[in-house]
Amino acid sequence: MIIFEDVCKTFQLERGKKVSAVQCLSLVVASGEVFGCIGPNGAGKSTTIKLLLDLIRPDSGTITINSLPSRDNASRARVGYLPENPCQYDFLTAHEYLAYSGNLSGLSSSIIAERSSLLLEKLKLSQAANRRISGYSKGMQQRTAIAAALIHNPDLVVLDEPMSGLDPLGRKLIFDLIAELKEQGKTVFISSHVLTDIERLCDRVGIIVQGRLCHEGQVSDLTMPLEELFLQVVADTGLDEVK
Ligand SMILES: Nc1ncnc2c1ncn2[C@@H]1O[C@H](COP(=O)(O)OP(=O)(O)OP(=O)(O)O)[C@@H](O)[C@H]1O
Repeated sequence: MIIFEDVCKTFQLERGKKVSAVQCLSLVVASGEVFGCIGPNGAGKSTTIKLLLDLIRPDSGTITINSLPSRDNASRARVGYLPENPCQYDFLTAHEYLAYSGNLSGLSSSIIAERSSLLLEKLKLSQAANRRISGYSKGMQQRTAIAAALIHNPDLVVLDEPMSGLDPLGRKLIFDLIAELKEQGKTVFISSHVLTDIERLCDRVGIIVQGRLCHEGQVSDLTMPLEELFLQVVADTGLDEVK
């Protein structure tokens, strides 16, 4: 379970200016739930994820993962993370990169071999697995980053824009993979602009606008398409300047 309690984060900009990226965020994501975090560009989705993973610290408020404070390294041992802009050691092959990622999680060589061939197969990377990542297409790099996030079979999977750079075939692969994580009872926190995928995959959705959680609810309770609700919520805030 993830709990955000009254979390705020402000970034200091040049000449004394500030941006309130996350404002008084309180949110609970239950274990086994697939939660979709959506919002306009610059709304605070990636900042929320970075706070959850302790990549940045809040100014105030607390965040816990399975009852452990997110500041505690142990809280992230069973977490898989796909950053918005994955940065991989691209002189490695996908095979080597997954072995490296698995080693960081303390996996044995035999588990790494087993998990990496399973993921490479699922993500249609088996044939390219011994080529350097630097020669991969954008979609292949994205799929490699997703494989690395899942190498240790995490219980909580945090995906920041998982469909970024993927063609329809790649999108379907990732869609099916997330659906499988859901069936396995994993907790999944996804940020995405692909609202049709969010609507089909997620149990619950939160809409963030300019750092505030402006709407939260079960997808099964939606009375209109998610895209329509999204546009309405953003218009209601009056903060609809395109960033
Ligand atoms: N390191 C930083 N320094 C200064 N401002 C930042 C920093 N990181 C984020 N911001 C600002 O915080 C706000 C929220 O950014 P964030 O990246 O969380 O938005 P987002 O919802 O993920 O956007 P997108 O959908 O475009 O990826 C934006 O105004 C952004 O410019």
